[in-house]
Amino acid sequence: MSESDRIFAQPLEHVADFTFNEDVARVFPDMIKRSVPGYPTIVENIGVLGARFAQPHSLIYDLGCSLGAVTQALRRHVRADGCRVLGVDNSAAMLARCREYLSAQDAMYQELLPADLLEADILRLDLQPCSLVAMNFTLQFIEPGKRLELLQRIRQALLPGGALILSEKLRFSDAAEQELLNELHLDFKRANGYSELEIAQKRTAIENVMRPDTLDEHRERLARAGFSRVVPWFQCLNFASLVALP
Ligand SMILES: Nc1ncnc2c1ncn2[C@@H]1O[C@H](C[S@+](CC[C@H]([NH3+])C(=O)[O-])CC(=O)[O-])[C@@H](O)[C@H]1O
Ligand SMILES: O=C(O)C(=O)Cc1ccccc1
Repeated sequence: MSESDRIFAQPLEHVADFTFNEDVARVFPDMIKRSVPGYPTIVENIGVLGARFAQPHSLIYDLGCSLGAVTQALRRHVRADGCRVLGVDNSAAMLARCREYLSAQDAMYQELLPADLLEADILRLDLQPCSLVAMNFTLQFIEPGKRLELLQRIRQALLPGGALILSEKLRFSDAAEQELLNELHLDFKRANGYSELEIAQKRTAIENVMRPDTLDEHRERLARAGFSRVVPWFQCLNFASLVALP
């Protein structure tokens, strides 16, 4: 259905900053599976975890939904009455394809939760009361100075019994730990068929765009945003997912 990722396979004279454009949208399922260790497990289990926190007759957000992988998992797993998933992304190219994937899912399954898509900047979104917010590898692309305020607004919108599920690439303050997990992540990419050139050019493209935090930085920021508890539920190499409770 989707093509394989060859975006950085040829030597580029100038490696531009990474953007979620049409070329990326076309290969995204292949790119993210081969680049993010644990991605399929995380996506499927956001559906399973989400089912516990989703409250009847409430809204569920998938912020930075890309092609809607998390939206799809939530639609299949959440059983609470009257819930609706709203996938939000600011990439028109991603959303156009996301819409096609959701139609295909509608044709395959019955009893799916309804889902809508919104093209918007999540920093300008007027968040409505909701029981679940999923941010699967999206916060790391938000300007660091704007992350706290976004989390505060999410915390304010969350209903009692709800949750934020936050997945991120992690950075490590211990130099040896950072070095080892980074090398192991590069081994993961090599094992998935990426060349040294592809790895190097992708790194140049994302280093100004994607800025990971440490687990302690996440914990502190989530606490400042008003979350009462943060529970890491998954880590594979330097990629982790947390549940934050209001
Ligand atoms: N300010 C913003 N407003 C809205 N969307 C944004 C913004 N900044 C970035 N995005 C969007 O966030 C997504 C990040 S990818 C998420 C994967 C998905 N969650 C998945 O589970 O497959 C992560 C990755 O590629 O590593 C892209 O689609 C951006 O357009
Ligand atoms: O951390 C990396 O090196 C990545 O490649 C992560 C990633 C995956 C998909 C799109 C952008 C970044």
